[in-house]
Amino acid sequence: MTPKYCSTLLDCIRSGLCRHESGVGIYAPDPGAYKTFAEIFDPIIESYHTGFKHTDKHPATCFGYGSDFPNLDPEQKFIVSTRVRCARSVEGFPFNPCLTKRNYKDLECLIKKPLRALCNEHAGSYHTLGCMDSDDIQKLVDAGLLFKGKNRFLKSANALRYWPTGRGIFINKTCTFVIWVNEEDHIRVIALEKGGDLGRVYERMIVGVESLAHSLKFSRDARLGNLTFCPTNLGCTIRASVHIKLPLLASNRRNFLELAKKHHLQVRGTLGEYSQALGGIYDISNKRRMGLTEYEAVAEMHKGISALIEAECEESRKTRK
Ligand SMILES: Nc1ncnc2c1ncn2[C@@H]1O[C@H](COP(=O)(O)OP(=O)(O)OP(=O)(O)O)[C@@H](O)[C@H]1O
Repeated sequence: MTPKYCSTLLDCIRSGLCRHESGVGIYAPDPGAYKTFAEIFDPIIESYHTGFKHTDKHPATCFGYGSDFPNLDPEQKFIVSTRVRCARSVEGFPFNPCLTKRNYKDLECLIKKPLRALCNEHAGSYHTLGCMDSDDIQKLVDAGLLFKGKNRFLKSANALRYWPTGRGIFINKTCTFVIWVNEEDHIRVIALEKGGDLGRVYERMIVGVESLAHSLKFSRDARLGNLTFCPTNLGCTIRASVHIKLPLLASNRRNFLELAKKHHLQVRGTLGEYSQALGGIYDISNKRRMGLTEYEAVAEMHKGISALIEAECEESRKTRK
């Protein structure tokens, strides 16, 4: 059992036991679980984050500058939209399966405070899920701005208890900056917009998360970096993704996935993991988040997406010959 919250191995593996189709199937019910159950977590972490060994240490936070990343698709031929998100847990609170109804409310209250200080392009409003109209919720979900809420993997991990208590969303005025409260993680900071300007989107996310860090203390481990509910999100917690159309490359699925793998990219369907690529639009993002800084994770994605676009152009040149 973990020392502070008395979580058991069953609390960690419940989702994988119920859902055999899970990608990973294990979650940390509280921050102590990664140490108490290191024997089961460490090999999964090493495999998912490609080679982050139990002797390795995650580097210090380094966001760098978004301006280092030029627009991936200036002619707007391939990329529909770009999104960068990171996750944070508030120190002193366990993760979903151990959170009480009171904890959810207290967390929401704590997180809401610094949101009022967000200004300029980040300024916006917070909406408690429980007070929102179901049509408004659906519109935000359909626009890819809000979590779906009925995720079967999170349900079987005991992560949806007391729903919608303490859950909510902050949205800026232009719908290009969003914060999710108490979904999978305590906090998800998300920046997104149409087109391929990764640098601008990343910069917006950095300003958002740094602003929250002025007033909230986040859970961090000396070896694992930022602590999250799911081990795939540990470390820098960054997922930088594009919604992209690569019709020629994707027509040979095996080659497409191999090339993505070579660049440490993850390919998802349009509506996220386990979904279909609607209209040939894929969600492609960096896969690794441990052993590399925030800046390095985004750089890896930038380089990989550039390579996929180049491969698509090469296929196009071949068909024209
Ligand atoms: N590049 C993108 N442009 C527009 N929307 C995106 C982009 N990437 C993801 N989304 C949308 O964001 C929402 C959440 O996606 P998804 O759940 O797959 O990823 P996530 O929020 O990063 O979390 P996790 O990795 O834990 O699943 C979905 O509606 C998805 O369509």
